[in-house]
Amino acid sequence: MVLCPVIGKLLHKRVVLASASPRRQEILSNAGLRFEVVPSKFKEKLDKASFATPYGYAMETAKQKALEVANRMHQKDLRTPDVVIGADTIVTVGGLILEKPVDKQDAYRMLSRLSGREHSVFTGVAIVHCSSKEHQLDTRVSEFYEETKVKFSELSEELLWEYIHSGEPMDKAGGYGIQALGGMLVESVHGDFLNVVGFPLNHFCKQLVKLYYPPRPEDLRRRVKHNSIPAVDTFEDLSDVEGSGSEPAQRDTGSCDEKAQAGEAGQAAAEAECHRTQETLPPFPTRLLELIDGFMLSKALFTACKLKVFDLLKDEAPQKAADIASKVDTSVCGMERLLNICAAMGLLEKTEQGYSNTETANLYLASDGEYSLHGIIMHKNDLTWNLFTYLEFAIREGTHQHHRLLGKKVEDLFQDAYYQSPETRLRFMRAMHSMVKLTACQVATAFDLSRFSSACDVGGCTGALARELAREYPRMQVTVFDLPDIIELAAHFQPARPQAAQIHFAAGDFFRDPLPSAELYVLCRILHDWPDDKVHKLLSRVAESCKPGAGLLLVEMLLDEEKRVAQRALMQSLDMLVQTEGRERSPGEYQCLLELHGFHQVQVVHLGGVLDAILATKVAP
Ligand SMILES: O=c1[nH]cc([C@@H]2O[C@H](COP(=O)(O)OP(=O)(O)OP(=O)(O)O)[C@@H](O)[C@H]2O)c(=O)[nH]1
Repeated sequence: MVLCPVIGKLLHKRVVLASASPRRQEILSNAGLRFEVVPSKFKEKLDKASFATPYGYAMETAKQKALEVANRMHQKDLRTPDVVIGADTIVTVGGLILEKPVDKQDAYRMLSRLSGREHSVFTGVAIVHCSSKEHQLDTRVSEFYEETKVKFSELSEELLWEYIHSGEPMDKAGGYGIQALGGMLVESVHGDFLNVVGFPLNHFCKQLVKLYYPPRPEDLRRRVKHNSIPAVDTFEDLSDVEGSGSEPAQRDTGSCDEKAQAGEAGQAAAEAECHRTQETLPPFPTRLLELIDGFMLSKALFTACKLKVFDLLKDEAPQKAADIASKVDTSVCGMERLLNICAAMGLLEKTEQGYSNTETANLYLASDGEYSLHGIIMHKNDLTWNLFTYLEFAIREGTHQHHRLLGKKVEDLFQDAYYQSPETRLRFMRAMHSMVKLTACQVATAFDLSRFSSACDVGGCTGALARELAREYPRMQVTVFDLPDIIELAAHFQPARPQAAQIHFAAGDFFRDPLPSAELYVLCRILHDWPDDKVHKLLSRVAESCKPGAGLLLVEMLLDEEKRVAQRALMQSLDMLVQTEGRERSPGEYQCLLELHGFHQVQVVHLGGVLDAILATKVAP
């Protein structure tokens, strides 16, 4: 692996990435770098006008981000890191510097500026080497920048808003993510693609080479004579040097190249050693290790939720592990370890005063928030986790595994497994509620549905999506149609006024009973539960209830056509195998299904979250 010698230089150091950007984390860990993530608290507010160039601004911001983390870690008496990496990505167009949009209007302003034009993306990177002398932090900064030119197609206002409503632009420089939906806006890219995504990996490696393998004077002399020494601006021909500098900019004697000149025997030995060094230093398998242990992280999160740790800490002052343990009735040593890993996962803040919730925990992990994910987490903990212990059986047999968990034959999946008692039914409803709530607003606005004055959410469960439809379309009457047992418990989730007047709950079985009449039918997370014959049965029942011009809104998580990259949807399809009789599908597969049942003009919107949306119109037979 040609990159090893360079990345290997950092493997035994304490490397910190001073960035909250998940993209930077992914790029660097995919490259085999081992690092901790400590997001910088530096406010990106340098005076742009005081910089002669935009990249000067990006490099200075990157440097300040890294220095803030280096200083904070040093002061807080955490062990001083060896290397801190900071980065800042900006977009420039017509002399303007664009950073992350502050709101949707800002995103619109940015994207309309970029429409049909070429712009530059600069990422400034700072590599800060730290050392501590007599408790004083000493830093040596190495900076560089990379420029990539990107050209956008002409983009209509409608398309821009559709993209903005996907939510993708908000945490991205220039308001787009080239690696995701934003890639569709791009006509051409000149330069390093990863630089646009947020981290110029190639230039970073070259910079490491410059730092760790500076050319020796004799190398420079020989290069002039024989042109045989790898230039420092490539990292491809480097071999690691035994005992060579763990410090940057220090050249030890005895490079492979040099040894190769020490006679034939020496050359063979040197070659063998060069070879051995490269082979014995494979890239560190960071991603693989994360995958191997990922289940422990999930279970730690589930357990903290189940013990209501995040409820206890919600909007409260920090608390010590012993206090938390006594309040939730656990051992102190166990609780302390649980809290520590939650802090390392970024769910809690740990300070000398104790543990407190992060914003994420307040918003999503405490059980009472509007957008709480507590319901889905409990579902995953109490049911999915157990079912997944039978994954191997599910793969071998191609069927769900409830019978193994329940110890009996399952005749009716929903009645026997999910709705067997009011508790399990409520747990399932809470899970569905939290998932739908998360994306309901984007689903309701993914298409203009104002032409429909009535809608029926078939299998609409708690009415979470109905509530958003009613909020977005004040003239729309929405019927939530579900089994009597579900409707009975839906009162726990009743919509708040004023939308309540627009929403009606109707009890029935969508495979047997007449569907309430409506101009728009909604199937949200329904089709993926059922085998193909039942999917056809349900679609034909919906089609029969539709007049020409009526709409069908399908809300599901979409696979990509190749079934290769949409990781969350692919994972959910596996989940559907273990839990249900259904599966996830790609837009093309849904289109075929819909057209078979007389629905045409199929439009697809990827919402980039946990659900996507498809709208189709019933045509006359
Ligand atoms: O095509 C893409 N362009 C840009 C991005 C992401 O945009 C942000 C840029 O913001 P910044 O450099 O200020 O970094 P932050 O996210 O705020 O994290 P720090 O903690 O490092 O300040 C960056 O995340 C890019 O990855 C993109 O994803 N695609």
